[in-house]
Amino acid sequence: MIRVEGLTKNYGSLTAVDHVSFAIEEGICFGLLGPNGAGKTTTIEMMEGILAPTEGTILFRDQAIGANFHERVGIQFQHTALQEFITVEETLKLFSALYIRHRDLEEVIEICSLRDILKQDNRKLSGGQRQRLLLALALVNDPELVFLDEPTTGLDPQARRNFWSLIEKIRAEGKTIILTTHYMDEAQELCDDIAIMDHGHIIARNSPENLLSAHFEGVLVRLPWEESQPLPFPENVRRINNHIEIHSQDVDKTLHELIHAGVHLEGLSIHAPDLEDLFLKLTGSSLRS
Ligand SMILES: Nc1ncnc2c1ncn2[C@@H]1O[C@H](COP(=O)(O)OP(=O)(O)OP(=O)(O)O)[C@@H](O)[C@H]1O
Repeated sequence: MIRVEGLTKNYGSLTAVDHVSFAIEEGICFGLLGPNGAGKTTTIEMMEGILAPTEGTILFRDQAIGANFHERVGIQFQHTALQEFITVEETLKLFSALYIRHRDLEEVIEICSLRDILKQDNRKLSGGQRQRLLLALALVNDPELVFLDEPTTGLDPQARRNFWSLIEKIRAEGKTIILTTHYMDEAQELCDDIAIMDHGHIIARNSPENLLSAHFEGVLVRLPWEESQPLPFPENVRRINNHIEIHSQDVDKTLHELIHAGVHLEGLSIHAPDLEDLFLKLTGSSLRS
């Protein structure tokens, strides 16, 4: 549906996005992941047509982005200033009037669970309510493609989960979604396909399941770090802050070896590798700065 080739953005001597290429299929939720400053926002702002690339091309349905592109896409920006002293309902009508294409506002209100706050002033909205309204504003023109730039940053865990179910509803309608996030659990939950960005480059690209199975076999055994602990199999052991992590293909065998070596197992946990672990493996640094 949308393809970028050699996409590059320089800010003076800084290359924020460095010859990035990928294509996104119709009907999927695509996640662009990476830590703060990786170049995610810059990449999607170029794809949204609001930031001019230094180099590279963007094709939407095999054509260069044209004048009617903004009618066909919906954008939820990371920072949007909402008009003050007007209600949620008035805001929806105001934004809807900006487009030729419309979706029935009743449907948008239903999808984004806005019914109870329609008469509320924009200044009085909670973080979760505000994000739901911003999502609704991205849907008023019934877009084919929806861009969501870090839509759950700053939300509490419950509000994040509620927001995920809204995204699921939009995807179930067949819309294509491009989502940036630095929450790996969000990507794992929502995305069919992901690209992990770091320092302006795509360092991995595939479905979350394929990426994990390509990079990991087995499980991670974690233990609290103690200076005095004797540790067998040093090649599989990595120290991360205040714990150590053992990459194990055979949990029974690993536990047996640990016990045999006299390691205290108090605080031990076993978990399946996730995208956070993948990022650590690929870059050697933790995702959250
Ligand atoms: N207008 C600008 N002028 C100069 N540098 C910029 C500008 N916008 C972004 N940058 C720099 O480009 C790099 C990429 O920024 P970008 O906002 O795209 O990253 P991000 O992955 O979206 O990060 P975040 O998760 O914090 O939003 C950063 O080093 C940032 O400081």
